[in-house]
Amino acid sequence: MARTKGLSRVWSPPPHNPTEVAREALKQLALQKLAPTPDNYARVYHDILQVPANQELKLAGELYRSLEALPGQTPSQQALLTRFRQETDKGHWEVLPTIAIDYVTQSRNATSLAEPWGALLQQLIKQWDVEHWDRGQLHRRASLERVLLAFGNQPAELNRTLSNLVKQWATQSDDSNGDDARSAAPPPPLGADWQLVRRLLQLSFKYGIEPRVQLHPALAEAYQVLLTEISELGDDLDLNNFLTQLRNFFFSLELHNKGEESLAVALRDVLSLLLENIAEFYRPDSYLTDQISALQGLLSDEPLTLDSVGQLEASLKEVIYQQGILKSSLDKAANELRSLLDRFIDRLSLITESADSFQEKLTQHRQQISQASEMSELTHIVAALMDDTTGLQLNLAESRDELTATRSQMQEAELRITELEAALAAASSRVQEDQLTGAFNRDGLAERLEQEILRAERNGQPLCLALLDLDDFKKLNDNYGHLVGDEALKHLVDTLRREIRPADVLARFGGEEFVLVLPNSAEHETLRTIQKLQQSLARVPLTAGSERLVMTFSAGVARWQSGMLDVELIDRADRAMYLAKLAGKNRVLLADDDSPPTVLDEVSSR
Ligand SMILES: Nc1nc2c(ncn2[C@@H]2O[C@H](COP(=O)(O)OP(=O)(O)OP(=O)(O)O)[C@@H](O)[C@H]2O)c(=O)[nH]1
Repeated sequence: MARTKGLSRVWSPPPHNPTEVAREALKQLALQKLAPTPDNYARVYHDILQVPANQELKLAGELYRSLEALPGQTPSQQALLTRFRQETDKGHWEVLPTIAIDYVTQSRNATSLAEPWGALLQQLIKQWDVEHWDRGQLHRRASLERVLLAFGNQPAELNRTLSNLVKQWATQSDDSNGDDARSAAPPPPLGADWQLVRRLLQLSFKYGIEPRVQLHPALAEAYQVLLTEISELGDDLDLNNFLTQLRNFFFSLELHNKGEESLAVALRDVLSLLLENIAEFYRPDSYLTDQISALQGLLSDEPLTLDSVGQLEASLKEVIYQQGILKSSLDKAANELRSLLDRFIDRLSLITESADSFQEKLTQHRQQISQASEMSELTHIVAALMDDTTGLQLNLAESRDELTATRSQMQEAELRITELEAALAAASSRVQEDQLTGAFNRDGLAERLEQEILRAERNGQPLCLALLDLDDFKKLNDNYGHLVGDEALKHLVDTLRREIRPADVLARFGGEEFVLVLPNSAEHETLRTIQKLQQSLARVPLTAGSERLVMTFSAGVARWQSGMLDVELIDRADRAMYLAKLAGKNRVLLADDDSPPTVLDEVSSR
């Protein structure tokens, strides 16, 4: 864990509270004088947790592999696997244990029954009517009720236990009852696919439950017990015990979460209030306004989870941290400038004073010269005149040097301020960046698109928007894995960025969908640009191991018209893109200006 550059840290246990970790991470960034980029932040964050930064990705990959290897025998199991995958894609780890448990339960229920139900029920009725059986019907009823109560909603287990019970009735065992029936035959061992299911359970526990119990010692202890039990589960009996304990555990967890949810809602209200007030009292400042609108965007995302509150806190801290750096640097620069100017003014008045007194002295010397009768008198006057002149020259030279120094210091201070402002602008845009690809996120897009629409409204220049969607991306994910899928998204953004103009705005709209805003670009020019982008993407395949994967995308282009809302513009491009997909993919379609975008000009990129 020695990745803290240049600092030897005394080992101390890592903090558990995510807020503490975030706070410590920001402190370390400042101490190590590292720019607060997402990468640096993630690295320091994981250093503090003493977990390698890429471990989460590695485990996620393992989870996928386990998932793919699982047999999806019944339609309902397959449906569960699909849901499992979707939730994993969305990062909803907290629901994974429940899905994994449902899968396990269904898997057990799907295993073959000890006896066909028909035959078993026939046996049961037959034994029920046997009269010479010494314990009588009351006893049989009690045994049957116990079995039904215990296994009523677990068909496979019910079948096996009933079958044992009926066998015991048949052999007229003295003290046969439900419990004996269970122990009469050894429970079947868990099947071969159990190793996979166990791994799946462990991983979903790690992601789904562990982060939610860290702040609750009692729950964390119960969680550890359950985690240990997973690796010790050997047969159906263990599994049933485990599932009962797990249900109780989920119940307690749910209670805690209810409390946390209301806390989170209260916290959100307080934060909203705080942000509104900061926005009202602070002087207009584009950095701060950007940050505040980004934070307000995060706040309005429903539902608010503890994770998102943590994220909010971290973003707010970055704002405060950056604001602090800028403020103290600006204060320092302003003080330096102030004292430079003070010295300059002092010097100026000194020059003026010495020039004034020099003039007076010159007049005096002129009078003395006109009245002098002897050479020796004149010699004195000339000596005095020279002294005065030298004094003035010295003063002037000093002033010139000082002025030159002042000017270069002022230039340095100006440069520093410009650099700081640029760093701040970069930090501001990071809040509006998609973490994976570095393109703008939806917040960033909303702000830029609004600006471009206002600009187009003002100057009457054309404005076009294109919606791009990678083709067959699911297949790529399925064939090469999610991590290669992520690389493909980054590759697309890098390729597009190389081609577009600095004024064009590229944003990730969601999943594998991207929006390109092209100011001062008419429809046909935009279509040509998009086709050029398609050709560039085809020319530079993505390298995945030894394979080179050619990617394509479909796109819809819409032109903004006066009075059109941003959502309408996106919607038109989206519908044109959808039709481009229907028309065979890898092409770009233009939404018609005057009618709904069902009538389209097609410009095939092939
Ligand atoms: N690797 C990766 N996959 C993602 C990400 N976001 C969404 N996906 C996946 O993108 C895929 C999108 O699939 P679909 O909507 O069916 O689209 P498609 O396969 O490209 O099909 P067409 O659009 O019709 O060509 C899903 O499998 C998602 O899991 C991401 O950030 N990374």
